[in-house]
Amino acid sequence: MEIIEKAPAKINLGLDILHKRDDGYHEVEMIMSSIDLADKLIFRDLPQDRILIETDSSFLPVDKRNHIYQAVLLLKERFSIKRGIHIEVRKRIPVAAGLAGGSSDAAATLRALNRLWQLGLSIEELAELGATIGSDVPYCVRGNTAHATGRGDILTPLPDMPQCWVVIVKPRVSVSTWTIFTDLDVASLTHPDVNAIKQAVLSSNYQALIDSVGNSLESVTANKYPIVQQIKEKMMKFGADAAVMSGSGPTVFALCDKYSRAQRVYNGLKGFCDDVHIVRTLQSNQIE
Ligand SMILES: C[C@](O)(CO)[C@H](O)COP(=O)(O)OP(=O)(O)OC[C@H]1O[C@@H](n2ccc(N)nc2=O)[C@H](O)[C@@H]1O
Ligand SMILES: Nc1ncnc2c1ncn2[C@@H]1O[C@H](COP(=O)(O)OP(=O)(O)OP(=O)(O)O)[C@@H](O)[C@H]1O
Repeated sequence: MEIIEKAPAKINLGLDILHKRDDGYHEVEMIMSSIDLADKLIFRDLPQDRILIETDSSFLPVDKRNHIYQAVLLLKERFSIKRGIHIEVRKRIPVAAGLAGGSSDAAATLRALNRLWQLGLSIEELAELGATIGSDVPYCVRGNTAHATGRGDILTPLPDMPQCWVVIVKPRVSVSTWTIFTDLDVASLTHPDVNAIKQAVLSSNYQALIDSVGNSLESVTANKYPIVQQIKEKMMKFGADAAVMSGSGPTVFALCDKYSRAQRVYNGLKGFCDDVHIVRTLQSNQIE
């Protein structure tokens, strides 16, 4: 038996940091959306009781450091499953980029094994299990456009964001989310108007969305890695409607309603960075 599951990347249309909590995490308010840039995971039964991950990416660990491995182990232990699994990972989402690649792979694994092993878990139960792997996993279990609070794990689904083109640029630096949060001086952060972003999505108002997108962590990561600001400036110069960092970075995404503009941004940035993609927003009826 073989199951194929797609794991789409996310962008943060809005990311606000409210305060540091007693458990060490930060209280956040975010609007996230899935984009049409996805890893492909292929699950096959193994005769032996073991977890075997194979990938075409040289950046990924294939042992228990991999979020996919952690998701498999979680289900095996929780439901006393003595079956083996082979997972082939075709990695397309840049790693350590702020695009939730690892979290989306973990979420795809939970969804796929729920089917393959006939566990009968609801989306809410999968999300709750996923929260033990990472703060972004509950969102990734569901995907689409959502409002997130708590440490990112309390979710309210939203309608699809207005359809547009998204140009993704990942500079060569890798950013550790933990490092960005550890050094954070919350009092010095700027705050996007997340409610305005939410209203723009609810009313499907592209211009209002462009006017309100923003990320509290952008200046923090850009201070450590000036290339983030340089990418933003170039994107705007080449005609992006908006350019914002995703997650804790370093990826910056540009939103463009016209393909010709997106192509201009893509061409302008391609010479500056290697890892540049032009993709569409993902509509909920496109997610498998
Ligand atoms: C910044 C975002 O990418 C926005 O989507 C996410 O909130 C990060 O989610 P993630 O990568 O799944 O994060 P986790 O693996 O749960 O946490 C990594 C580290 O980031 C910090 N962290 C993360 C999320 C959060 N709300 N507050 C935090 O302080 C914690 O120090 C934690 O040790
Ligand atoms: N399946 C996986 N895909 C990508 N990274 C993984 C995976 N499993 C473990 N990792 C590790 O997780 C770390 C973060 O990678 P990831 O691509 O998830 O970051 P990210 O895009 O910043 O995620 P987030 O936006 O959720 O913080 C890397 O150090 C990577 O080695």
